[in-house]
Amino acid sequence: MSSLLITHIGTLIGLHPKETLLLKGNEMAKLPQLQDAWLLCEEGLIQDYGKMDQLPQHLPNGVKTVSASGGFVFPSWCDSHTHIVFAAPREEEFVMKIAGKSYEEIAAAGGGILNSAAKLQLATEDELFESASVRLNDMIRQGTGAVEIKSGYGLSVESELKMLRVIRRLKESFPIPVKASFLAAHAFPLAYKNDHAGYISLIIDKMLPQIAADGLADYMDAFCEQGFFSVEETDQLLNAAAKYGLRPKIHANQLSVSGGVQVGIKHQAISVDHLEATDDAAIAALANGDTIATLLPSCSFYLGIPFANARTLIQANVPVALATDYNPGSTPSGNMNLVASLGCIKLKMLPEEAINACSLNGAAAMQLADQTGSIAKGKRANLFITRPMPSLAYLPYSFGQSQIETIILNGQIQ
Ligand SMILES: N=CN[C@@H](CCC(=O)O)C(=O)O
Ligand SMILES: [Zn+2]
Repeated sequence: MSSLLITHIGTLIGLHPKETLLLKGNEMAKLPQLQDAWLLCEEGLIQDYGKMDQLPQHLPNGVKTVSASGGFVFPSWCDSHTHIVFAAPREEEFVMKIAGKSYEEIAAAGGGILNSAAKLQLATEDELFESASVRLNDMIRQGTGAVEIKSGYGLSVESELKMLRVIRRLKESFPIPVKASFLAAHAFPLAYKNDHAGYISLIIDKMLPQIAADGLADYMDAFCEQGFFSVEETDQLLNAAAKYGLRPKIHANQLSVSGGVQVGIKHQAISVDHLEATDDAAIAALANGDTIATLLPSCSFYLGIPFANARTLIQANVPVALATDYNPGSTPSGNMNLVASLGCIKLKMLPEEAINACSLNGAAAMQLADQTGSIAKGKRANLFITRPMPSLAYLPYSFGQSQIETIILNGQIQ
C-alpha cells in the first residue's frame, strides 16, 4: 500500500491519546488539536503527525503528497446506529405526518416497520445490496468512515437472514468497518400479532442459532417500547443472545419511558439508543457507567418528537454518542454533519462535545475505538479534509452544508 502525506493542515482535530477509548462528563468537551500540521499515512494507518515547521526530511519512497490548503483534518465520522438496508422509501408517510398523523398512528394503520417488512420480503439480495450501497456511498461522501447497520425489516427467518447476508456483503465490499446488529425484535409481524410468545420463540429458537452459526451479527438489538417489545420480552431476548456472546445495543425510551435503559444495562449493553423520553431513573441507572447513550437528534427533528437530554446525561458522567438512525421511516438521512449541527443546536452540546460524540464515542459504540474515531498513531487513516474554516465551531454552525472537500479512507484519497 502507498504512503500519503497531508501538508498545510490548518488544524488537525481529535488528537486523543491512542489509549483513550471513551469520553464521558467533562472529558467530552476536550478535543485536542494541532495547528499548522502535517500528517503521514502508511499502510492504511496514521504513521505520524507534527507541525509544518518540523516536517520530516526523510519521507517514504514514492510518498504521495496532498496539501490541505489550510483546511481542517478530522477523523471520519463513526455512525453507530443505522438501518440502511431497506427495499423502498416511505415518503407517503412523510406526507401523512405533514397532515398530522403521529408515528404510532401511521404504524397502527399498517405503515411503519411492517410496511418496510412487506416490501423487503419481495426484494432480492442483489437489489438490497445495490440500494444500500448507494446509501453507504452517500454517507461516505459526507464523511462517515465506520458504520453499524441493523436488520429488522425482515421479521421472518428467511428475510432476517437475507438482510444480515446483505450487511455481510457490505462489510466485505466497502473500505470502512461495518458492524451488524440483529433486530428481529423490531415489530411483531402480522402473523404473530396475537402470538407474541410465538414470535419470541421464533427469534430465540430458529433465528439466533443460525445467525450465530454463520457469524452474521455482532450485536443484539430490540425495540423496547410500548406497543412493540416489553421489558420482559426484551430481557428474554437478551438472555438468549448472551448465550451466543451477542451483547446488546438496543432501542430504548424513544416514544415513552419503557424500562429499556435498565434492561439494557442489566445485560451489559454497549449502548442504549434514542432516549428521547428519558426519566430520572434511567439517568441514574446510566450515571458513571460505560454504557453509551447514543442520541439520534435527526430522528427527533424529522418526527417532531422531543430531543434527548444530552446535558443531563453529560452532567451525570454518561458517555454520549451521536448517530444518524438512517432508516426509511423515522430518519431518511445519513448525514453526520447535520447530526453534529443538531447536537449543538438542539441538544445544546458544545461543538467539541458533538464532534467527540460523532467520532470517538461513536467508534466506542461499535467497539472500534481502538482502531478509529480519533487521530492517533497506528489508528486506521480514515479522515476528511475540510475547506479552510474560521474555527472548529464553523462546521456545526454551517448546518445543512458540507465543509468536506476530500475523503481519505485507509490512507487513500477517495
Ligand atoms: N424505532 C425503531 N426503529 C427505527 C424506525 C424504524 C422505521 O420506522 O422504519 C428508529 O430507530 O427510529
Ligand atoms: Zn433505530
